[in-house]
Amino acid sequence: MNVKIAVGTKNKAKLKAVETVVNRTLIEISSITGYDVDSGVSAQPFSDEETRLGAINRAKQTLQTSRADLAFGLEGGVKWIGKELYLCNWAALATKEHTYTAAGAQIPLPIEIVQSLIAGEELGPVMDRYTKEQDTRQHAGAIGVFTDGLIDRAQMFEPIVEMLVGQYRYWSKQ
Ligand SMILES: O=P(O)(O)OP(=O)(O)OP(=O)(O)OC[C@H]1O[C@@H](n2cnc3c(O)ncnc32)[C@H](O)[C@@H]1O
Ligand SMILES: [Mg+2]
Repeated sequence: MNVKIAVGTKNKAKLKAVETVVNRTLIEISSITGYDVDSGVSAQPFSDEETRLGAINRAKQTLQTSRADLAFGLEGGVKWIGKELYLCNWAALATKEHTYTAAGAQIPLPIEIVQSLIAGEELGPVMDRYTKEQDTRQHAGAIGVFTDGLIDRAQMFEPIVEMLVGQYRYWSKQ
């Protein structure tokens, strides 16, 4: 069977994470295509629930739009734990039969970033201003900046995508 794969984003870091993992873990891939879909949640999700829902919405919508066999949705957000605001990251994999979900990296954000987010800004542009670079969300991301470049945004999403493919492989065999 030739598996057609779709991803609900044009973000380079997210696409790279899916490409890397599916090429390593799935055989007979016929294509991997990125689609611009709506997450159905706010541009800057502010809880695990909202970020998870954004990932699920993206995956389901991408499955419909693309008619692929497997559709991925990856979503970045933030969440409060006490007085600290953490990055949170979710992804979903939709097939005709089921939608799998998984979450990954969480690190606290520094106060100046938190203040900009509370003021209603999105993390993407805030990180660009902080680093004086452009489009950090497509490369290092906040995770790369605040881990001193040890883990970029694509690498951060890879284990989350692995958890999706792993669940899909396990349950497909049952
Ligand atoms: O094109 P899409 O797929 O929407 O990719 P995105 O970079 O906008 O990513 P999300 O919508 O998943 O993330 C929600 C917001 O948080 C920002 N964001 C999330 N994680 C980030 C990170 O690690 N570094 C920089 N910005 C990040 C992102 O730019 C958005 O403003
Ligand atoms: Mg976005």
